[in-house]
Amino acid sequence: MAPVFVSPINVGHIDDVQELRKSKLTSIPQRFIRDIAEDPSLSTLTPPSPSSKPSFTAIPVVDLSKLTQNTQLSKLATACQDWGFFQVINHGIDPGLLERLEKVSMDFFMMPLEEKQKYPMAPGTIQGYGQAFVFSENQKLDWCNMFALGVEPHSIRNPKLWPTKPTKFSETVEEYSREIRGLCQKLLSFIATALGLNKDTFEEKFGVAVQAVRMNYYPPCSRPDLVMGLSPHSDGSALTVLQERKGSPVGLQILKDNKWVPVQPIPDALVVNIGDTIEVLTNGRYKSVEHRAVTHKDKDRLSIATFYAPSYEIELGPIPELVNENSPCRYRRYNHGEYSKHYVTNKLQGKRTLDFAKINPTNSS
Ligand SMILES: O=C(O)CCC(=O)C(=O)O
Ligand SMILES: [Fe+2]
Repeated sequence: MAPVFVSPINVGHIDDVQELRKSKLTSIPQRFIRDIAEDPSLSTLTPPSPSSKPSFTAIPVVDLSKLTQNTQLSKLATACQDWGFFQVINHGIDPGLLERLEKVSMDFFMMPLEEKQKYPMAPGTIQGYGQAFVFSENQKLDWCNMFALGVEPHSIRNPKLWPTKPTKFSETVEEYSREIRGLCQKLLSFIATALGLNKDTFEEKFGVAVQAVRMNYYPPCSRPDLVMGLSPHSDGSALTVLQERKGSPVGLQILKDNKWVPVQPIPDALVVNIGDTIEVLTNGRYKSVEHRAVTHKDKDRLSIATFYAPSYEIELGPIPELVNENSPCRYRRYNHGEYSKHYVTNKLQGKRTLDFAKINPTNSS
């Protein structure tokens, strides 16, 4: 008899948050309620009182069409160094395509649960429909449904997870992913230039870059002060490009100077952030910044993240030109495939995942 594969991971029962929302329950299930005693930063989930001053801090805006000019390039450098996040305008991607992607993504999430469950995210994996990064039955859950797909190279695809419905879903994701790939390549060449490196530095190192897309759907939650949309984390990618559905409420927050700063999306702009890989390659000059998503009482929210990263085959470490007396080497060399495995087999836990690469993890920031 063939051996039966038993997953060593027991994640317990995971309620589907859209179904919970539909069931009009009177209280939030315990597994979604965050423990403020364990993590005091969660106290900021409580909405500010109406009399408190609104926050005017805004992440930098970079105009891709002007990046050949020095002033815009230094804006990009400041955005990467001081924020790790920026919004890119005039990116050249047709707003009609962004809108079509939003539509097929929403149509996907609005399908009956049985239809979505034809593409299940197996426990401990990160592709398909469900909740990623859950590894035990004691772990708190995020108020979010995800649908994630490996896109490039084709060898990382699981064709069984590419949905046949809604019609045009797969072809729209393909078209969108090609455009975002081009955008990431352009941004990386400008980032290299801003660092004083040859513009092809990252592309040459990356091999055939890995690209994945994840749609995050956050239904409204009657108690946004008790739950988390997406737990605090940094991205394991080199760059992440985030599209937020037009009209969605503000949900993304980034950790800046120990404060959670909300990101107010600009219509048709894309949010870009530095991932762990660029932090390592730049020897910490450009940091992957911790971020999270919060929920809204009455409004749902959709975000679509594309993760762009080196091939799993390559060895990574700080670029020698960025290591010197004033900036001693802070990260060891490692295989990127191993880091990706480490990233996807651990729960989201702020920036702790990157300790994997730090030479002195206690001396972290
Ligand atoms: O929904 C958001 O704004 C955050 C998404 C995100 O950080 C991610 O998918 O890695
Ligand atoms: Fe993220």
